[in-house]
Amino acid sequence: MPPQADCHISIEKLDAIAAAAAGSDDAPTGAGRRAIRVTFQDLNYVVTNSANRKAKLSLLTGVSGALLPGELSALLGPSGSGKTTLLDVLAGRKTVGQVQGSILFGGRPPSQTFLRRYTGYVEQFDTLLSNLTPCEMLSYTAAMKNPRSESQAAQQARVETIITQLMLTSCRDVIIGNVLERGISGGQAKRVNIGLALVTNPRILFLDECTSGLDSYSANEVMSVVKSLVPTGITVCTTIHSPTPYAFALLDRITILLRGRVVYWGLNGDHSLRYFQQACPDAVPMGSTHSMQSASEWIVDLTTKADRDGRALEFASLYEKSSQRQENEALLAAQLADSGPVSATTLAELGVKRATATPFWFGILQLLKHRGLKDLRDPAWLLPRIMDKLIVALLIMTLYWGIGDDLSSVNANNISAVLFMWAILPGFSASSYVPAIVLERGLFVRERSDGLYRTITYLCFKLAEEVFLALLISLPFSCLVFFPLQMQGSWALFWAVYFLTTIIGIALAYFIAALAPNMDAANAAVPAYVVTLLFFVGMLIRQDDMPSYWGWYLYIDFLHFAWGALVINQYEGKGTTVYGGREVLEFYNLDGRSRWALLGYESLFFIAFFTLAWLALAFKRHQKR
Ligand SMILES: Nc1ncnc2c1ncn2[C@@H]1O[C@H](COP(=O)(O)OP(=O)(O)OP(=O)(O)O)[C@@H](O)[C@H]1O
Repeated sequence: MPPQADCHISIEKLDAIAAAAAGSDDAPTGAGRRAIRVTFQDLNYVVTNSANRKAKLSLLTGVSGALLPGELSALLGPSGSGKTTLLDVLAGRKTVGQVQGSILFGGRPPSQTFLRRYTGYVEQFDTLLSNLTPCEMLSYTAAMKNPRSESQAAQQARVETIITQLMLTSCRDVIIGNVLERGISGGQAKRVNIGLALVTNPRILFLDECTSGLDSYSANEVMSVVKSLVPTGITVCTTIHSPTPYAFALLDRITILLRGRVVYWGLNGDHSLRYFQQACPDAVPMGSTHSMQSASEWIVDLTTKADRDGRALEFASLYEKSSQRQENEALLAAQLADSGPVSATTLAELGVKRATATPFWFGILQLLKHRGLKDLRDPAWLLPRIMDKLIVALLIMTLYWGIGDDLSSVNANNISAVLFMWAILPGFSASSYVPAIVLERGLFVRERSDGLYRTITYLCFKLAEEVFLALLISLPFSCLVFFPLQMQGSWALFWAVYFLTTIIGIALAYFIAALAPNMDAANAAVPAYVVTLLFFVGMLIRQDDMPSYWGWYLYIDFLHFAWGALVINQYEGKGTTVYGGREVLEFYNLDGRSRWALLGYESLFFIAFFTLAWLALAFKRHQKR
């Protein structure tokens, strides 16, 4: 049984609400909250044609309309008609191309900061954290998006209200899951996404294909929930590809697009049906293909067929000349001429200066609390970071047991080899940190666009949790190797080299992951780069034996400084019967150098890779839209 149409509001009642809204840009709505009105006129959007980079392509042409308070607005049209494009343009989410025309929120042009802070955007594809529950995901987003002045109790109360409002009570504490680990259903995931957009009480909610991929029952549930938001003072606009008859009946005002042009904008229901029946008298009558055909199906079929038959321009021109268009022009002109009073709250929101509500340090603390602690308890996160290092530490311990105090020339090769392995292995294990960035790319882009945090906050959080774990595991693992092998010199330096090389590897992996187009490319690039570093460590070929044209590479090889510091630590000040530690250091061109200075030099690589990772995350756009 489909969900009860308990949120149906009659067209007449909505007309009354819209009429009341027309006098003010801050129209009061059912729940006493003020909804905002969005008007757009003569929108054109042009991009470089991806099939022919020399040509321009117009994706929207002369699009006008409005999203009115108290109404559920929808953008309809066949695939490729420009629905998502128009939604993105209205929400200010286009990163490429040129937009022309006027878009006004509450009668004023909105800033990017306002759009990030006070509008909600629900993407077509879910961007959720699989190891959190819906309640945890909502609480985390609420903590990140709402001002610090708001109490935790108030935030939690809002989360609970959203859970009830979005009918998520039954899955409140179920893990979200992913393709490998079963969690909540697709319809529930879609509603969690809507909830994320709602936690900050947005003034406008944009939804892209919020029913795609759902069975009709779940699609109807989602649409009921969306409809129920309208009376709470949120201006709602959704794109919808093929609405079920029930979902179609919930829409108040629809815009139908064909090839980026409007072929209808107006009230839904009888009004839209009458328009198409009058505009297209030669169309196959409704119900003639099958007796159960609904009005929505008939309109969708009619416009899709027109698109397929190459009649998009003809339909757009019919609308241009129609009385419907004239009425719409008058409606828009009246609204633009009399934008009415704007409340102080709306004015303050429109003038907002920061896209994020929380400061840098508070954002990091919240990320660590809501996501970091969860990761540290998640075996799927922990094991790939620990097991490879543990296995290698045990192997080194058992294979090289007790060789560290034999400083004879016969043993020099073994010692420099084990130090070589100890220095390079943390660099090699850097690949295991690639998924942390690549798999989360969609989530990161969405959360940054939503104003949850800035790039630097996200990067510092990701590094902080990795560095914390690296610190925890490097201490026992370095003991497992240093003492059983009876290595010489300082344990602190032995550990510090391992720890530092691990975190340089993490920053390197983050940089490459942020640049690489996908996981395969990043996974191939990290070891390929690290292999080039091995040749210049100074052990496989001595520094003195390197051709001069390759000598420079050694200075940008952090593993060279790691290994050099370890060799000096082992041999400095030691004498042997055959030759002294000094001769070993001379052999490797390390005599007279300070192990701590080499360590300090190596630490500069962390700063360099951190900066590169930050720049790549901030400026490399993988998702052009
Ligand atoms: N740079 C580009 N070069 C060529 N075509 C482009 C470019 N950018 C977008 N398009 C095309 O513009 C059209 C509009 O895309 P949009 O995503 O808005 O359609 P849509 O109506 O939302 O479709 P769907 O229902 O399938 O999501 C599509 O045909 C898309 O392929």
